[in-house]
Amino acid sequence: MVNVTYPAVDIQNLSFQYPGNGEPSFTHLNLKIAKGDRFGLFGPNGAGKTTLMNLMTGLLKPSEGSIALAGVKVGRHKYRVNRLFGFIPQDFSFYQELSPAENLEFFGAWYGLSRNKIKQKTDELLNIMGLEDVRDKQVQQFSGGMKRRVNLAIGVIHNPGILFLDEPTVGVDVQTRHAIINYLIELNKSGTTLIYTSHQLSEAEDLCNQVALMDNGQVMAQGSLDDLLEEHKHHDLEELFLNLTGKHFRDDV
Ligand SMILES: Nc1ncnc2c1ncn2[C@@H]1O[C@H](COP(=O)(O)OP(=O)(O)OP(=O)(O)O)[C@@H](O)[C@H]1O
Repeated sequence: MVNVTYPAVDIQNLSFQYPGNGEPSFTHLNLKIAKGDRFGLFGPNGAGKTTLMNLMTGLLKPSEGSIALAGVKVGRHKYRVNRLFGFIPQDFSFYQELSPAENLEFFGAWYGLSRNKIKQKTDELLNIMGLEDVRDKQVQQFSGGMKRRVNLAIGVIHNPGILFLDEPTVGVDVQTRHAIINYLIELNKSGTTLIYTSHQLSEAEDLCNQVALMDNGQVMAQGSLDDLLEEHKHHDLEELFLNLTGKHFRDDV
């Protein structure tokens, strides 16, 4: 029997346009992300990072082309695909009036985990995220950093093989940023592929083994950090980023 290893993400000939929006967000985009990668998607405001993540997780539907996660087509096998990945969106995606423990119980059940498994994962994740002392308090009372950690715990409760994170460290203090990055590195060591967006180019060095720089719905450069800097003859990612994407502001109007 042939043992085929599929990429974690395989995007082929992807085109997408928001209804009523003149410019297409993507035209014939191809992108492969290998299993086991810590893949960072970087780009200026409006580059298309969130849109691409929403397409990869099936929240948006491509107008052309296909996306497969671990060989399974997104949009065609919803039940199978939804259990393959976890998604930590930019906006908080939990119930503010529930506690962290209740939120984890709810989402664990949604993923079809047994009662015992939910209890075990809840204890483990609240411990890792430093939320044990507030496990029964309403999340709406929490600071932004604590809410980010609740969001992260929910996204990984079912041990996903692929984890999508849209700006997971936005608006957090140094301690929470470190806790999140260290946890993600450990998760990756245990086999989870990470696909992550950020504006914080410094995080590429801390977290990513592969980087893609996006602008205007296109991947301008992709590779390991060292290879990219070497290939484009730049000293750091910020310099390369400005060189590839320009210095003008990208305010949406
Ligand atoms: N719901 C929507 N309807 C119409 N256009 C949209 C919608 N969401 C995003 N866009 C447009 O699509 C383009 C890509 O936006 P997107 O949010 O994917 O970029 P981004 O790289 O994630 O930016 P940021 O870093 O600011 O979050 C932008 O021009 C944006 O205005």
